Amino acid sequence: MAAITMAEMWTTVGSSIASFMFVWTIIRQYCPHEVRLYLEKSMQRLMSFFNPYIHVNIHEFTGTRLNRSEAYGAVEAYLSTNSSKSAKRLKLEMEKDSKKIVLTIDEYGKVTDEFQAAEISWALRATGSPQQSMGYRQNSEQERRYYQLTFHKRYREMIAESYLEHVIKKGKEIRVKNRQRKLYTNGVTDRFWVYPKQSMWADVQFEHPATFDSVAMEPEKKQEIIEDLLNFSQSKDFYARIGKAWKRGYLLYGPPGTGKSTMIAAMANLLNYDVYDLELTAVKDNTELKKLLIEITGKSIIVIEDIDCSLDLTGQRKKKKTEKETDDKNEQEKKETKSKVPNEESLSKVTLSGLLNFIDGLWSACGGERIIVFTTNYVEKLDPALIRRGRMDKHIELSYCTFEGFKVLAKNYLLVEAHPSFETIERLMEETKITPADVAEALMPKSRSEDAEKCLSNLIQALEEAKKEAAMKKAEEESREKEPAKDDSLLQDKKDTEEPQ
Ligand SMILES: Nc1ncnc2c1ncn2[C@@H]1O[C@H](COP(=O)(O)OP(=O)(O)OP(=O)(O)O)[C@@H](O)[C@H]1O
Repeated sequence: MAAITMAEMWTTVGSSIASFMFVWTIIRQYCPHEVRLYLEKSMQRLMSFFNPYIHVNIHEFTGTRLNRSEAYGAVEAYLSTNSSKSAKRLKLEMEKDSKKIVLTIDEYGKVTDEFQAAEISWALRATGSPQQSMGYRQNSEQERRYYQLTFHKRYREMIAESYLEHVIKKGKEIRVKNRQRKLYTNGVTDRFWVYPKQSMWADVQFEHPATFDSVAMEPEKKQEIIEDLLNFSQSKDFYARIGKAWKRGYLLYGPPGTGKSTMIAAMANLLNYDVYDLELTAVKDNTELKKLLIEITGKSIIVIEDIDCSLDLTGQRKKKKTEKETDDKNEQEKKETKSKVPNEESLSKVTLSGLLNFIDGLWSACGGERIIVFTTNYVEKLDPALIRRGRMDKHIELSYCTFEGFKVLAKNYLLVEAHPSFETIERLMEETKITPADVAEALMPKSRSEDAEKCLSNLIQALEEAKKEAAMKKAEEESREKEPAKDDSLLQDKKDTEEPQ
């Protein structure tokens, strides 16, 4: 028997396909609808018999949802880690302001993966009709991207039961690790299509460089806070077991310039959380506050700075203010508060009960792990209900700079860990109060020629001046205290002389 040549074989295959297509066209044109459907289904079954591969599609957008599918994002992150090794069609992406380059598979690119000895292939595809224009492809409204997972049907169970879960879990982990953290703030939107106008979150990249290493504080106290934070972030199961929402409140209090804002940045950097800086005076009412709360994602720190000045939450503040106006002793305090008190025309109707609901009402449990931080310069002004344990679980006092705190700053600012002038500085710090902000300012070189020596002498000078100022203030206060007594004795003398004998 003569051997069949390659050319003859291809000719036979080609003419068989042509005959099949001809018969199929006749069937489609002349057969009744029911017969055609039956034949099409049979064809599909026949094809799947010969094609043992199964496809799973993960669409970028599903149904009417405007948000990107979470599964799609997780797959994208998962594939970004191994696509650069096996894919031939890659795309380079760089997040805005981020220095990190990410390589992912491009449309129609393919990448293979291995899991429990099974070979799995992934492809990025697009549905709909991309518009063609001058030879360039443009994204059209109808075009929707999706990842297609292909595997042999014998792995069906393994893929459904473990592989997909593995991909989503790993992808989410990678997203958390790579994500650029954000700093959100609320303000009344200027988008014309949002009516009525309401407070909404706007965000920028969070880039504050503070860490716990840069916070001036006694080492033991610092370590306690770090451990508390880390313990919280790893306690998902514990919170679930005791039936409590996974959140923790911190109250940071102390005079201005003692590092409350710096501490918040250090907390966010330690835990890799986003920061939501909530401006209460820009929130119309309790309902709007709830809406803002719902939009806050997990792994976040919600900050309300200067809580004593944000709203009339104490119910006593107005009274206190009028008292203060006649009180010369509190002149300085008044000046500081005045700059932070919201203008009297503020239309916010957020109440104390609205805020308490925000902290630990039913809605506060949505969205996963979160930390709420209040800061204040005057802790005694706050309503006890607002800061009771359980609501504000940890109260942290940030106070004037100690010698231990100074050593942290000297190491960070001047790279100096020991110096003959440290003894003088320690003595002066025991005798007078100075904020870490003032120490930091003194240690900051003002010109290239200022070395560590000069900066330390600047600090000694600042401490001596602070000491002198405190002594003068004390003397003034003492003389003021004596004055009324002097007035009283003068009055008594006058009375005595006027009284009839
Ligand atoms: N404990 C600290 N450790 C390191 N730096 C500090 C500390 N406290 C203050 N500073 C320095 O002083 C600056 C101001 O501090 P920060 O804004 O954190 O103080 P604050 O307590 O939040 O003040 P305010 O109550 O006025 O908001 C910071 O930029 C930082 O350089």
